[in-house]
Amino acid sequence: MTTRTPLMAGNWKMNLNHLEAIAHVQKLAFALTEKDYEAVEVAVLPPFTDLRSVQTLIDGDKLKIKYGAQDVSSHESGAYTGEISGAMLAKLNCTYVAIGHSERRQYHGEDEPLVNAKVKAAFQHGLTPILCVGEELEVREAGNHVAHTLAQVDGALKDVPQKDVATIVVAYEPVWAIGTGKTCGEEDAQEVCGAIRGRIRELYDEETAEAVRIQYGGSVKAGNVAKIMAQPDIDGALVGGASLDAEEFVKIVRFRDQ
Ligand SMILES: O=C[C@H](O)COP(=O)(O)O
Repeated sequence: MTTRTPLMAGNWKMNLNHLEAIAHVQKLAFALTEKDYEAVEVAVLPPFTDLRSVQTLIDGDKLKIKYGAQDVSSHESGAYTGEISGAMLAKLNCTYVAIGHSERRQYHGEDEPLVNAKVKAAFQHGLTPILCVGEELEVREAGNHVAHTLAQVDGALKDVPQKDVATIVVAYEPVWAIGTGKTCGEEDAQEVCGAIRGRIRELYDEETAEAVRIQYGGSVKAGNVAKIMAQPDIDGALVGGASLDAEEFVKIVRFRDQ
């Protein structure tokens, strides 16, 4: 029987300015109850420019919503224009940071060595990576989705110590299901999430594999979350579009009622 706490994380992507962010977190805080927080960990990943406002609200009112960033630099500090370091995110009390999202891989050329360096940078500053992996449509159509995703896991975790890996979150996001309304069938999602856990077992050990939380991401909504969460190796969702609607996101957090 698993003891992993489900993690529902809202990846806002490039949406909501800092004022809208405050209003949005207020709506979530107003709707969520102690019962919700006991059952599920809730997190938001706002744009960098919102983080200070979100921190002030969450820390100031001792809200139980966690927060984090959508990316982190692999560098420590210095002449890296436009980059945000792990130390900066840690200073803002971020818990999580998404790393290797397919939109970063696709539009910013992020490859496995860079993703691996970012994972290490996150751990160095006490941030928990939400490591995003997943295949493009042509890879799935060719039947190579499991091998492709596991190769991403191998690359991202290269030389990452076991004590760190035990705390990581992996988000399986088939690229063709992101923002398209096409959800991966729950059994197909389980196939890959189960394989990810199996790979962590091979690379590390049973205890580490059982500790790691694996999320599914890709057109998750209140209407499909319950079936996805019923899968044995799926421990949460990384939610894009639907996380921008507070009411919908709260329903996703309450997946057991859907
Ligand atoms: O990080 C979130 C994913 O890219 C999923 O986005 P979506 O829920 O809009 O499909």
